[in-house]
Amino acid sequence: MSLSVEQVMALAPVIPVLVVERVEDALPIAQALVKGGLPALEVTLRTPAALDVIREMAKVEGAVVGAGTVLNPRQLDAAMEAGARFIVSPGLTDPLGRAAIAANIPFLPGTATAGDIMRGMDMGLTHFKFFPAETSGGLPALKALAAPLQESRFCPTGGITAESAPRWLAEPFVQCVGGSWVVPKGPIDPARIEALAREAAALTGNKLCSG
Ligand SMILES: O=C[C@H](O)COP(=O)(O)O
Ligand SMILES: CC(=O)C(=O)O
Repeated sequence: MSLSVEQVMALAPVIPVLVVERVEDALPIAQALVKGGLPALEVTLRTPAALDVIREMAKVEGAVVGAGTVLNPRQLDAAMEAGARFIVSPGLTDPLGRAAIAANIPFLPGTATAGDIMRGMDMGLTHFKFFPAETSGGLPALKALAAPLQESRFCPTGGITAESAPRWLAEPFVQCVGGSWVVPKGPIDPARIEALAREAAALTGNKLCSG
């Protein structure tokens, strides 16, 4: 079943950003994340194994597997061929934006300025990644951008943690956040990943959170 970008962003408060080196790790990681309550999985095309990882993870019941670090239409096609159901990019280019729209696949391009978001709006996009979130000015910057660009909705990613996520999630223009913290670097520990996923899936916006 194909989903809209809103539906993908509504699946859970956190989209795990995954950098998977070994295809054999794909199933245990995806199973642990889905079991913990995080069905939307962003597999970054940063490793030679990434497309095969998408193919494997797509077999996991309940998983909605997308591709991240998609930089051009060629990678978009390869990711879709591997079974990606949504596409994430660190930035927005005209060729990639137009290709994603033509392919009718949920697309979350990275944006960090009003100009980026406005170019996306000109293409008809309404949902964006805010990337890299913390180093682009953090929540104060996104609040300032969202004020004049009221129709836009965001998935901030980059530097977000389990501790900081509730502050972002408390904002009406933030639909979910992305982050790599749920799958710690090093040997795969499914029980640990499931526990971190469960914690992330339970996150809600908390205006009282400081920091
Ligand atoms: O490039 C970074 C990814 O978008 C995730 O960022 P993170 O490791 O800071 O969560
Ligand atoms: C970081 C990012 O936006 C991506 O890898 O797609």
